[in-house]
Amino acid sequence: MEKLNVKAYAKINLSLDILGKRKDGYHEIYTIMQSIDLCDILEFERNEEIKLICDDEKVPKGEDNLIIKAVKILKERYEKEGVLIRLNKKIPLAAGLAGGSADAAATIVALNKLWDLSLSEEEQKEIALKLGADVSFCLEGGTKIARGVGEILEDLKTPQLDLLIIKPDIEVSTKEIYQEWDKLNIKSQNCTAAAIQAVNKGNLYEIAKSIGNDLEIVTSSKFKVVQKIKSELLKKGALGCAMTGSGPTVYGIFDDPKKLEKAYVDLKENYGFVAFAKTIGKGLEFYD
Ligand SMILES: C[C@@](CO)(OP(=O)(O)O)[C@H](O)COP(=O)(O)OP(=O)(O)OC[C@H]1O[C@@H](n2ccc(N)nc2=O)[C@H](O)[C@@H]1O
Ligand SMILES: Nc1ncnc2c1ncn2[C@@H]1O[C@H](COP(=O)(O)OP(=O)(O)O)[C@@H](O)[C@H]1O
Repeated sequence: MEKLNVKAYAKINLSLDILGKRKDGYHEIYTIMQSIDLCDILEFERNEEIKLICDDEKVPKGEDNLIIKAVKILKERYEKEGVLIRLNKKIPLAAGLAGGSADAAATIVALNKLWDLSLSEEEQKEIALKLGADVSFCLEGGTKIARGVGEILEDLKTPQLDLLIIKPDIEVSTKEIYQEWDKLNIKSQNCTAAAIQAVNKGNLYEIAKSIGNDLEIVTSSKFKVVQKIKSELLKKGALGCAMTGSGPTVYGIFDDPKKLEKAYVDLKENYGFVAFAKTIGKGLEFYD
């Protein structure tokens, strides 16, 4: 095998409870993670050197890129050659959509195939966790309850949701948002339990009512635009909306395609990134 093409899907958090700070500085979370059909496209090709080509100038091309970090871990551990990666970046950066984590997961699975590594699931998960808290989810994707720092995963049935995704023109540092959460000393809204029940029932209206995110109050107190987007989405007919991850991206759930279309048309000029999305049952997709 010389070349591999893979789609790496973004995620949203249908719920996110922060349960507390751990001794290692990370936070114990309880969340529903959900893959959506917005994706980066990666091509992996056998090569002597390690090289990443991406025409998005905001994407780091060197050691800071999670793709390069993943390649280096595997190359050093299994004494392999290099690889040429072409990245077509479509998932907005630093958005709470786990774009970098999805790329890292795609790299682990693609190199396992390209380099014939025969890695077990456990080995892949162990490498994923070294790269970031969200990477474990991105290896599998779909709909999952996540605990720990996000690496303890349990399957849920994927609900079919039609979404409008809106990211204002700001980028958010996940680390800073968690630090701010500690300073504010806020209590969790504990919305995950009800959200799990709603997802288990597959009831769109209950899901839309139960979504929520503890970090929203932190990010929206720094960036007022988050609340503005939420109220606009609700006015346009969203059944419910919430921020994903550390933000600043907000998603709205719609049951009426006409309202969804109108919301897109009315809001697309106002924010940096506005897109339709659907929930999907996988995190990665290989294709010819
Ligand atoms: C908030 C969430 C919700 O899914 O998503 P994003 O906003 O990143 O998409 C995640 O918890 C983000 O996961 P991820 O972005 O992979 O985190 P990492 O790169 O491992 O860590 C970035 C920083 O976030 C903090 N962090 C991350 C995860 C966690 N459970 N507790 C933490 O305190 C740590 O301070 C860490 O230095
Ligand atoms: N492959 C990658 N794609 C995007 N950003 C990356 C990647 N690798 C490293 N990064 C760095 O990680 C930061 C946040 O990553 P990203 O996954 O986009 O955010 P989030 O975790 O909020 O969804 C980016 O601003 C960028 O500097």
